[in-house]
Amino acid sequence: MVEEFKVGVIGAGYVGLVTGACLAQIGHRVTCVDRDEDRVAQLSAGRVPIYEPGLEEMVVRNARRGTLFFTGPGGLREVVRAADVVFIAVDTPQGEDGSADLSNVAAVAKSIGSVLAAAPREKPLLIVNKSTVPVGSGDYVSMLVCDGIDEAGGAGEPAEFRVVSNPEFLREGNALYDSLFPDRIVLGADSREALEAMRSLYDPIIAQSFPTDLDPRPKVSVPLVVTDLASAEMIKYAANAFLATKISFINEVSNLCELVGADVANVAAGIGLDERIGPRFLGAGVGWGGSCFPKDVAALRSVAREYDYEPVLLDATVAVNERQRRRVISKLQHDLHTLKGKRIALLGLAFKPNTDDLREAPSLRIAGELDSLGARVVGYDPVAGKAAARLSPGLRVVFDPYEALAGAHAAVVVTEWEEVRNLDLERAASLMDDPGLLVDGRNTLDPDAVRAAGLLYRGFGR
Ligand SMILES: NC(=O)C1=CN([C@@H]2O[C@H](COP(=O)(O)OP(=O)(O)OC[C@H]3O[C@@H](n4cnc5c(N)ncnc54)[C@H](O)[C@@H]3O)[C@@H](O)[C@H]2O)C=CC1
Ligand SMILES: O=C(O)[C@H]1O[C@H](OP(=O)(O)OP(=O)(O)OC[C@H]2O[C@@H](n3ccc(=O)[nH]c3=O)[C@H](O)[C@@H]2O)[C@H](O)[C@@H](O)[C@@H]1O
Repeated sequence: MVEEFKVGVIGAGYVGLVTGACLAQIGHRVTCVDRDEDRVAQLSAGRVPIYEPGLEEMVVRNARRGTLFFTGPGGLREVVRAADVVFIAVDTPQGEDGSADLSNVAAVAKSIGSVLAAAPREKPLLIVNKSTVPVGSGDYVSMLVCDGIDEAGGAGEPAEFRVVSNPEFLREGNALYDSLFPDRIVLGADSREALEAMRSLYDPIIAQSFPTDLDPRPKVSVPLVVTDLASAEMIKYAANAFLATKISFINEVSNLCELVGADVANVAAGIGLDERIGPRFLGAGVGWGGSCFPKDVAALRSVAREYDYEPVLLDATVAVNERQRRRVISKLQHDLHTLKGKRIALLGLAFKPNTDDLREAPSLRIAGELDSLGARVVGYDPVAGKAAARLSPGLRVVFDPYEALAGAHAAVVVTEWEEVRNLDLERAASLMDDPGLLVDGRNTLDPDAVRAAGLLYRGFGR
């Protein structure tokens, strides 16, 4: 029998919603609080305002069975008062100097403090930081909760709460799977009782015993990494920085492959079979984007600068990534020469498939550069099209890939959506200027098939 926890999740964005829905799914009673009233109204009506496969169904199912609730900022007091555990899952965007902007986390911590001041508790409240925050933020949250208690006239008793770091490793597009079948759960805290309580909260996931209609790849049990606060916070940044570096590494190798006449896909397969390297995140192309790699690598570089440490490897990781975007332009210029007046189709606009997220999407940078060079840029995305049109004024968005290709001098595969991978190449060739140029920014198409259809193929490092 699962011990039921009363859980509050502050921030019903990507991570907050997925966390809330999964905790409800494994048997807890969860209320998500968000300051955005529109978002709360939509969620209360059973509509999930982000595109994440399976999430809406899980939210609706748990809301119907009375284990998942939503409320606006006015509900925060009641949620915190009633909760055993409160997750902080608000956004921590990149500040102007690259560092993580902790103002949302700080505001939530203070509000929690003011609730603690007003209502004495039988058991300490667990305050769990799920937002990605720099090392030291756990202590910062403790300090702000105490400030909140003080300011509201409470005693400032530290015994009223415990802070835990529980970084999130989900990938957009695979979020439910990653949360219910994680590679590991990381918990950082200075309190044994807090860690024990968190272990009980996650027990159904650790033991892989919960109801699910997902197609699982069950693990015998999920490893738990229990550590101090600072290490847990560092694990999150190190994981994202490592993955970004792995991609930049293969992109560097792919550029060398082009020079020496090797095929990066074969090289990646050849090195990836070494268990110490592993085959994933060795996909060369236009590089990494999204809401997290860019901001988290920037935040880690900013921490390094704070300590007067030059993070040469992280600097290079970013430089290589920026160069990959520009390589798209060079490849187009190599075959088309001037891009002024040329029609270029961008296939896939979201920062990766299965998401509508356009944050730091390579497509937007590429569209902007092409526009500034005088090209006419047409973009297609199965999900993110409308939002992309709003973000990129020089980009004309259409909702059919073949409409994007009609009359195009070149097409660039920016995001490897299924709709893009399964393009009818003959039809594409018949619609494009003759011979159409296809720049495969994700090395996702079969070069021979593209050439057989009558198109000119240019991949990355192949
Ligand atoms: N999106 C992702 O794939 C992942 C994100 N993360 C981290 O999780 C954190 C959250 O990220 P996302 O969910 O993507 O952000 P998001 O922008 O999708 O959602 C954040 C939500 O918090 C709400 N919010 C902000 N301040 C608030 C306040 N004071 N009170 C109540 N609600 C408030 C916003 O209205 C928004 O709905 C970030 O630190 C991010 O780095 C970690 C792993 C994966
Ligand atoms: O902290 C976060 O928010 C999350 O960031 C990433 O997840 P996500 O940004 O959703 O996307 P990924 O699947 O990691 O892809 C990131 C970028 O790398 C690119 N990528 C990925 C793999 C690859 O081989 N090559 C490559 O260019 C993708 O196209 C995408 O632009 C991490 O994978 C998650 O573990 C982490 O929780």
